[in-house]
Amino acid sequence: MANTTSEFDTIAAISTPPGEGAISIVRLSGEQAVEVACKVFKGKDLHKVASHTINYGHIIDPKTHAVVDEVMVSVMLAPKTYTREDIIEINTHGGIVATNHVLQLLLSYGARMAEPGEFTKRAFLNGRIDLTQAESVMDLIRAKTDRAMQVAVDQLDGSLSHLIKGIRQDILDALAQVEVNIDYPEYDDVETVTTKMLVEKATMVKQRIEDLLATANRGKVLREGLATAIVGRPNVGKSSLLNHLLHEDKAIVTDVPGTTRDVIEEYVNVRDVPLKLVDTAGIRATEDKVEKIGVERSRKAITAADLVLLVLNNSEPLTDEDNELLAATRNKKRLIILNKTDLPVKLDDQELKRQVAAEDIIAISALTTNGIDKLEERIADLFWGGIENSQSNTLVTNARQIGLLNQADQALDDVLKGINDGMPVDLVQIDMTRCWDLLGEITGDSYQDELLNQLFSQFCLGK
Ligand SMILES: Nc1nc2c(c(=O)[nH]1)N(C=O)[C@@H](CNc1ccc(C(=O)N[C@@H](CCC(=O)O)C(=O)O)cc1)CN2
Ligand SMILES: Nc1nc2c(ncn2[C@@H]2O[C@H](COP(=O)(O)OP(=O)(O)OP(=O)(O)O)[C@@H](O)[C@H]2O)c(=O)[nH]1
Ligand SMILES: [Mg+2]
Repeated sequence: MANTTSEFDTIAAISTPPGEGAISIVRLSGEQAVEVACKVFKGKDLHKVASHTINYGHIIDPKTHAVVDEVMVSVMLAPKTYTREDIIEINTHGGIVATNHVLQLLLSYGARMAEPGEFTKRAFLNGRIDLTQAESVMDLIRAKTDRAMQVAVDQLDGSLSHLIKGIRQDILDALAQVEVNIDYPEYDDVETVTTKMLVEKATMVKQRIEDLLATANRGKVLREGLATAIVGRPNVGKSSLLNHLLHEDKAIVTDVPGTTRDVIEEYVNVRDVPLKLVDTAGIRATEDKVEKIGVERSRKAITAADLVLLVLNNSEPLTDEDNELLAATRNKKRLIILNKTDLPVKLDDQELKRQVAAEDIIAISALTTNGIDKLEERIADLFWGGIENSQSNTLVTNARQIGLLNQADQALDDVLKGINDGMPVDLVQIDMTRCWDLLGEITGDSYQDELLNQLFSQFCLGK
């Protein structure tokens, strides 16, 4: 097939998930949308119906005159549409054969198959949304928790763009001020006044960029899950804890120490925090070859973890292995889980409190489920603490956006270093302008076709 697609083509795609459903939607967008639909639709004249109406009728194969399906057809005329072009949506009975037949007819009568994400790409190219909003459409579709969805919805609303645009305006103001100072010097020492102003502005802008970058880590966790390793010596109740957090019996629990031989990985949402839970083999010196491999993996799990749940047995005194684990996780974000609190206490909690802050110790019983609630609450606090109260809900979650923010941050380092090194103002201006450009790439105020193709190709077909 000749590759002569153009942004002026009228495009078509099935916009509902592949497979059988109650209703499927075949969508058309472009100048010829109404024209193409009319060729296969029998009912009211779609040229004459009011915009934003839905119309009953039938899809007819013009060659055979056979009825393909009974449908409802929405007519939405530019510019108040998803793409800002004329849009026709054909709602079919959700059968696979009929829906595909409708699409094939549209393709035979003047439409071309849409590329993945092409409807949303047009919404961007036609100025209805910017790049961060387009990216949030995809995040929205892929969101796995209520909270991840909330973040995407906020971004779809333009919250991030709004922040970026504000920062860009500040940079522009500073650059304009430089020009004014140079062209109309009010002071003897224009250079000093100008660099002082630049340092102030660059420092302020840098702070705002770094505030955004600080949200990136949480964003990453929202998408990938907080890597949470459950560690502890054999038989303390790690697998029992995992099963409780999962609300199902996933890991084998026995009274034989060394039951878990391999690392078990499971995803679960704890109070809207997506955890990637890793149950590990109990750590102890061992001669058993299989167990040894498991123990090695446990050490790796600690290294890779964002959060460590270190399980101790409250009904036994602290052992050397416990102390070793306490030391090994000292620099990690961790919670100490005192398990088996239903049994008589043998663990010296004064000794423990010398090593761990009291609020990081959580007493539970994996047998009676006592304290599991408190643990879940504490995990949620650790993660959401601070942002739920913060004035802005905006999280940067997207690798492309984070990369550009980092580059913009570095450009500001160059600005500040340049001034510090006594570089001429016009050279400093170049770095400041680069920062402005990089931020513009985030919102798509400046972009390259390559980027757009790469970005939208990750979308669902029909979106
Ligand atoms: N049937 C159907 N449902 C859908 C979509 C769709 O395209 N079709 N959407 C898409 O995937 C989403 C809705 N998103 C949309 C976003 C903007 C506009 C739109 O027409 N915006 C215009 C006018 C808004 C108005 O009337 O005030 C604009 O912004 O100018 C439409 C849908 C989800 N549900
Ligand atoms: N009394 C009491 N017993 C518990 C508690 N939690 C776990 N157990 C028991 O302790 C034993 C070991 O539990 P597991 O969850 O398999 O322990 P583990 O840490 O995964 O053990 P390994 O996989 O061998 O390292 C089982 O018999 C559990 O029923 C608790 O809170 N109280
Ligand atoms: Mg186990």
